[in-house]
Amino acid sequence: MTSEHYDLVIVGAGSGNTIVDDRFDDYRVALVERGPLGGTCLNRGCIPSKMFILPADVATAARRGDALGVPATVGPADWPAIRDRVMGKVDEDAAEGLAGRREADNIDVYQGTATFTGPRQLSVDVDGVRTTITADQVVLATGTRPVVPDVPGLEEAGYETSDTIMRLETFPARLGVIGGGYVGSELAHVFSSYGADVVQVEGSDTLLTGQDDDVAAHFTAAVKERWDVRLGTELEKVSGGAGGPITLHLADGGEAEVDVLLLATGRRPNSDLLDLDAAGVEADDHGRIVVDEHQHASAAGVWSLGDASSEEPLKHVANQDARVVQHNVLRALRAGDDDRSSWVTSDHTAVPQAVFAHPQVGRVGLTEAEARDEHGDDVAVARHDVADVAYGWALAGHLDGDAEAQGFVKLVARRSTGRLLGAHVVAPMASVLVQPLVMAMAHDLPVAGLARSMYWIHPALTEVVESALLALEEELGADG
Ligand SMILES: Cc1cc2nc3c(=O)[nH]c(=O)nc-3n(C[C@H](O)[C@H](O)[C@H](O)COP(=O)(O)OP(=O)(O)OC[C@H]3O[C@@H](n4cnc5c(N)ncnc54)[C@H](O)[C@@H]3O)c2cc1C
Ligand SMILES: NC(=O)c1ccc[n+]([C@@H]2O[C@H](COP(=O)([O-])OP(=O)(O)OC[C@H]3O[C@@H](n4cnc5c(N)ncnc54)[C@H](O)[C@@H]3O)[C@@H](O)[C@H]2O)c1
Repeated sequence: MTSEHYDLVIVGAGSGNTIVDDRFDDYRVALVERGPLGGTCLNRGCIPSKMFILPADVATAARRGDALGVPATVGPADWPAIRDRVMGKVDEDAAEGLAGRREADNIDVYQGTATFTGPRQLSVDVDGVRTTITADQVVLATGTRPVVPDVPGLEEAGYETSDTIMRLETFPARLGVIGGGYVGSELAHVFSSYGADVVQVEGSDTLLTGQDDDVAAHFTAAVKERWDVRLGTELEKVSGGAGGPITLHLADGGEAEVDVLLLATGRRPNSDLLDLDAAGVEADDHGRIVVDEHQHASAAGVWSLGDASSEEPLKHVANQDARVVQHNVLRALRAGDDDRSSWVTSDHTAVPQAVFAHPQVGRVGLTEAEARDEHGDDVAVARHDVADVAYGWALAGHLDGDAEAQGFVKLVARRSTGRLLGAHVVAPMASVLVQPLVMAMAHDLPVAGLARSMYWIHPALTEVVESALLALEEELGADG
């Protein structure tokens, strides 16, 4: 057993790995990571999933070619080629990241799991050698991991999570997906587009339950045309499997036989691995580390960021938190913990999100139901359909059945302030189309005059955002 003291220890080298730049050159830093560098986003999250989704989008578009007069034959997808391209790229990036950190004179990398043994004191085991690490400042950037529900037969049958499915050796002819959130819906889109028969099971009455009701209903109806969706029921039991077909037994009496089973039933914080009590660090009932507006945790010299502490487990939030922690930790290293005057605060207003499936969904702010709960009658809603702008004609026509061609922009505003409360987009590249609305909310811009304050390129699809804003302005004006 050895002991080392550092100026800074960072536990978790996902977004935590972005903190140390050349401003830390004069400080001794320990980086503790139990998996590959880059964390969830790089190795098994945003980046590989979106790299798998792009070919899925190409296949989905090609299948619609017939309706536009360009018949195309699609698939089956070359799974090994796609998998190796995607995972080869992320593995290379993670390895380069590790090599770069190992080369730095002021950084020691520990590839193991850190656990608190006291305030600002952690223990980590690497290849049987235990090191006690103490530090002036401790950053907890430990993220989340998939939840595995307690279902009889699951362990015996075998299952995948988003951590493992991207490395499957053999492409499944039939895939079972449990969970209708982001992970389940995006990966169902991938496997269905590549040619698998997908059955998706969700306990609620729609997929994407956290989204605006109109969005969730539109999305659910659309994907039901493409794969088997079982709603309002849960996985009760699993039989078979371990190499052979797996039978899913559902609470409503339904059954399905699949070759591979994906669990996409949510994620839980990794804080249970840290023994937070030993360091006096508080977590909430969900296991999220409690932080103040500076991303400072409840114990002196301890900080947290990203999925470990956030109610919005998204990479752009983790990146923003990491920039705040980086600034504040540097100040704390220079001036001590007590002088908070130069610390910056996190801003979690107008956090956007997107679901990268078909149809694609973009969102910022409150749903209509959330807005009405919070503001009662002081809410105005307007909507404009993709099919009713010029670019929509290019998308629609023969494609009337396509979920993106039938998409829309729905805006929710507060009547008394004339400001947006939320924006919801279902359309091609909805994740991009939503950005001007994110800007409007982030800068607290009034809806009145917003559409006419700039040019919108004709006949680009952004005209659907312009038209929705004009409709909302009229709706707000109708009262005022
Ligand atoms: C399939 C999937 C797709 C996603 N797609 C998107 C997307 O399109 N857009 C988006 O914004 N977000 C997406 N996300 C969410 C995004 O990946 C996370 O919000 C982001 O990775 C959080 O970053 P983080 O640094 O907080 O945590 P992580 O990236 O999870 O990093 C935490 C790190 O800490 C390590 N660790 C944990 N405990 C310990 C310990 N005790 N000792 C040592 N190391 C430890 C872990 O091994 C991990 O590497 C996706 C997630 C998944 C699963
Ligand atoms: N595009 C993106 O930004 C993106 C993509 C993927 C993941 N993520 C992040 O990852 C997080 C986790 O995603 P997720 O999809 O795993 O979780 P989620 O919480 O979004 O969805 C899980 C779903 O599974 C259902 N469920 C749970 N247990 C069930 C059971 N036994 N039977 C049937 N249904 C069950 C729940 O009702 C819920 O709808 C998200 O909150 C998001 O922040 C983001």
